[in-house]
Amino acid sequence: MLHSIRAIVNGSTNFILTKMFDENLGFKEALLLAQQLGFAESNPTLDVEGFDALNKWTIFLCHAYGIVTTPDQILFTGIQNIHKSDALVAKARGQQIRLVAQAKKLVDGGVAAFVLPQFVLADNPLSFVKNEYNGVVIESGFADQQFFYGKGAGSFPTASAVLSDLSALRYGYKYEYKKLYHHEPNQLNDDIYLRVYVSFTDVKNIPTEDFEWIEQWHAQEDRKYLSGVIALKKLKTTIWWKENGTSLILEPDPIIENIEVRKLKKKAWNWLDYCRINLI
Ligand SMILES: NC(=O)C1=CN([C@@H]2O[C@H](COP(=O)(O)OP(=O)(O)OC[C@H]3O[C@@H](n4cnc5c(N)ncnc54)[C@H](OP(=O)(O)O)[C@@H]3O)[C@@H](O)[C@H]2O)C=CC1
Ligand SMILES: N[C@@H](CC=O)C(=O)O
Repeated sequence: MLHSIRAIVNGSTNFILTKMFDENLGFKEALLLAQQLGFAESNPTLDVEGFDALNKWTIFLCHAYGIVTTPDQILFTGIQNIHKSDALVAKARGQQIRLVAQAKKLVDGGVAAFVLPQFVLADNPLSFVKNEYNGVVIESGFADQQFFYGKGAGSFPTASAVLSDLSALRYGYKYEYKKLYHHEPNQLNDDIYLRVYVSFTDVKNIPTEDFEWIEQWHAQEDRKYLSGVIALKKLKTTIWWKENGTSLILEPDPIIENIEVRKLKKKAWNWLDYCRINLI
């Protein structure tokens, strides 16, 4: 019944992205502010590089789909490589950049899950989530879309969560993971392809052969970028997309389940384009 969950689960990274894009602060300045306000962990790389969101996502996966997994099984990165030029691209497209944790039930079975920066459209509820706030969008069979929103970091919300845990203990409340006992347990499924945007300074750092296809190239500016389709498994087994200042951001509707159908469509479009250019 639960088709998908998409969420912003780290307040510090969301705060930094908001300050960078809405107030033009530099990354370091925004991080310092997040630390001063008590949002960031003592070791802020846990927030910035996506570890905190990843750890939270493994707990979500257990609640949402009854999947017991470990963080090393899930594709992730943080916002450490997001560049000012990426923000400009987002602005030009009328979109925002968010660190989004997501899980989606696939047609062929299993659940795809990952934590990556993503371009979000203006009508996506996650684009309204600013500063240290968190948000979760759930899509399910009959209830359609539901959106949960609230503060994700800061002394008062954290203290309130701790107090509510203590009172839950006092009253003998217990967490239940009912979906763990489902007769056909869900499994993680990495057999999908992702639409990604990659920005970089030198094309020699980008193994273009790793892509199924590339849809767009922008090579004029100092910082170049491309949009293309790549296997999730390829991203899991390589690190070029996290190195040399390369920034990878998911496109708004990133998951492609059936690559063969898409490839055929792509070929058909290329052929039509060829006819248009050469015959008309
Ligand atoms: N800040 C936030 O917005 C949120 C924080 N959290 C979580 O809440 C927890 C606390 O966060 P936060 O207050 O920001 O963290 P801080 O790093 O500011 O504070 C941690 C506190 O724990 C104490 N401490 C650390 N280790 C021990 C130990 N072994 N025994 C006794 N005391 C210890 C530290 O003492 P000392 O200073 O002496 O080292 C310090 O006072 C963390 O796990 C964090 O992930 C969760 C949600 C939001
Ligand atoms: N550092 C975390 C706070 C607690 O989980 C965050 O920024 O969201």
